[in-house]
Amino acid sequence: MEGQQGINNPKTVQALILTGFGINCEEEFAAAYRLAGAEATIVHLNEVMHGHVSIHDYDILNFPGGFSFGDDLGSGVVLANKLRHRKNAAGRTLLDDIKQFIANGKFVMGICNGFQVLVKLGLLPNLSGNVTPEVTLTHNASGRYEDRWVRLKVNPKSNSPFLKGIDSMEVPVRHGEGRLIIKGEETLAEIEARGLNCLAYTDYDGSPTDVYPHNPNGADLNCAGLTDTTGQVFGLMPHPEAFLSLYNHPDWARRKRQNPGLSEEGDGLKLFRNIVEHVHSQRATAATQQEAHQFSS
Ligand SMILES: NC(=O)CC[C@H](N)C(=O)O
Repeated sequence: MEGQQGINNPKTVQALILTGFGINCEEEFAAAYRLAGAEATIVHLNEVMHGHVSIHDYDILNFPGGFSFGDDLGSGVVLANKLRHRKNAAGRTLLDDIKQFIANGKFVMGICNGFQVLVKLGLLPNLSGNVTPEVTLTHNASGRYEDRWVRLKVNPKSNSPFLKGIDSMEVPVRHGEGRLIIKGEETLAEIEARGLNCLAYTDYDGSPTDVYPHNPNGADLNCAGLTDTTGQVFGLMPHPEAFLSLYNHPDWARRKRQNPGLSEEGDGLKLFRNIVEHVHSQRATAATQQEAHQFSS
């Protein structure tokens, strides 16, 4: 599999993309990072679980979409349990490593089935900091698998570097279990107050809506994506990695005719550019600080 040989240029931002067990969107995810200037490595989960690949060699850990374990027991549930309970030879679970990874200031992204995994694991929204599930994703209100384009609005309260400078975007959804349920007034109020409900489904005018099909699943708060309280962990039901080029959009020809100067980048690419640029600037700041420290000592 491409990229499995490991890191070629450690100076480049490194994205690790997990696959296996029915995940099926890893190539698009890798393409997104490569277009954004990062190096993307696709690795089977077993390689990481068995300790042959360390997530700590990477800057961004990514859980792609698909049908892990055939959606048995609910989408993302089996994989989340594996991450929480399966110990490697050193007696550590992958969740132990992921917690350390986040504490080290690194980033985690989950798309669709990947988002479901992060929610079932409790990494999103993780209000308590204890990584226990606080919300859930379940069957769409329509009772059907939804495969359509939607419009999203970014919550201006969100502090996540993934969403910096983005106001709205169009992206496709394809899922059966995308309905976010937030139980308990307090949990809901805290998510809203902290802007963790970072993306909302909107109508054509850009107003958040619960009206089907603009809102494809009936999610609470019309919510399409969440971050944790640090903004380092981000997940969403729609697929930004499926809109990297204007030509991915079903209406591209008419739009290009009406506006020949239209950018040929898809809306989804900005997310990946954002996080890659953020890691670059973090590194530059760290290098300057180190230089200043060396100079003064
Ligand atoms: N595209 C996906 O990742 C789908 C996620 C999940 N299998 C669902 O149907 O809800």
